[in-house]
Amino acid sequence: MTTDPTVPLFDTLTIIGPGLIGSSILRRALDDRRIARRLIACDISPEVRARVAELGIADGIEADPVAAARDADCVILCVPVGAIAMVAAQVMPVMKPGAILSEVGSVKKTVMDAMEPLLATCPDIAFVPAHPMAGTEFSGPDAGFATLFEDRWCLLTPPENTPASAIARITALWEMMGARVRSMTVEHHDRVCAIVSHLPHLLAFTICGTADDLADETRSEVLDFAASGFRDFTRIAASDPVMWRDIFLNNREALLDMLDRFVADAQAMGNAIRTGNEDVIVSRINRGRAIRRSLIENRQA
Ligand SMILES: NC(=O)c1ccc[n+]([C@@H]2O[C@H](COP(=O)([O-])OP(=O)(O)OC[C@H]3O[C@@H](n4cnc5c(N)ncnc54)[C@H](O)[C@@H]3O)[C@@H](O)[C@H]2O)c1
Ligand SMILES: O=C(O)C(=O)C[C@]1(C(=O)O)C=C[C@@H](O)C=C1
Repeated sequence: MTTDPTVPLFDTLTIIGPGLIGSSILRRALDDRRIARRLIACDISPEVRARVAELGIADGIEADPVAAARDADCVILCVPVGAIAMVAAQVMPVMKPGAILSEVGSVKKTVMDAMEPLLATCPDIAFVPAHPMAGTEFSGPDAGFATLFEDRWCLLTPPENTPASAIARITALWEMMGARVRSMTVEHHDRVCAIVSHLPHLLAFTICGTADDLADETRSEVLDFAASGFRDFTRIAASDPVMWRDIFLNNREALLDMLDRFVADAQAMGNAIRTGNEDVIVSRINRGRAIRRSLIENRQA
């Protein structure tokens, strides 16, 4: 995409849901005014709106999504997955022809299915779903930070008929956020995220629950002696319940498939331990070590 460096990518950028992800986008865009001349934040929660005002991370704050979206060149929905299509239905009819609607949800297929009838009625709005593969266990506007997306992937899942210019602008936006961008189908996205993000969270929530169920025997040990292995699980398990409820229920099929695979693999490891099969045990551990090494090397590259 050819851009005039003196003209911002968007005149008005609206973030609906300035929580962890939305406020991180706002913070980065505040630091780099080549992204947007005017930044609008909109949230359903009066406490979040008040906090965004105190933090000073938007030029304007709206309670009403319609007022927030009307003049925007780009609206990014940063609300939980279960609310994306509902908020899209509120804003799309008032958006300017040629404007771009994006969202950052962690699941894409059910959102796309719900969006299809809306898109058919608003052919002048380009829809470019995006998913930054970055986050923390914290939520809300205080949790965001401008460097969250640096050197992280952002996955785009644009519908087939999306204008190339809109995809190029959302790609440019995420590159200005510091991310690397890749496009893929919604189905592929949901399977990839099921294994690298959603299943690990399911395991973390579950292992903490399992340990807690054994409270009489282990509670003091969990609290007093948990070293970094268990603590790493508890960090992930501290994540937001509404966000993860929506992810699990919206990526049901791919997540259950990955869970079945995991259970089979865990049982194979269990059998190797039961039968004392050292080769299987060592080769599975080595595979894990190799994956960890390659992730670290890639991050350094
Ligand atoms: N947290 C992560 O690690 C992460 C990473 C990548 C993508 N995501 C996705 O990003 C989205 C936001 O996640 P987050 O962690 O920033 O959540 P968050 O809870 O920090 O922020 C969400 C905000 O949306 C607001 N909101 C909810 N419903 C709304 C509505 N109907 N209208 C207006 N505002 C509404 C909430 O009040 C809240 O301020 C989710 O779809 C999530 O799946 C999260
Ligand atoms: O780092 C974390 O705590 C996260 O949960 C971030 C994480 C992930 O699983 O990697 C969570 C959900 C997203 O959709 C993308 C990123």
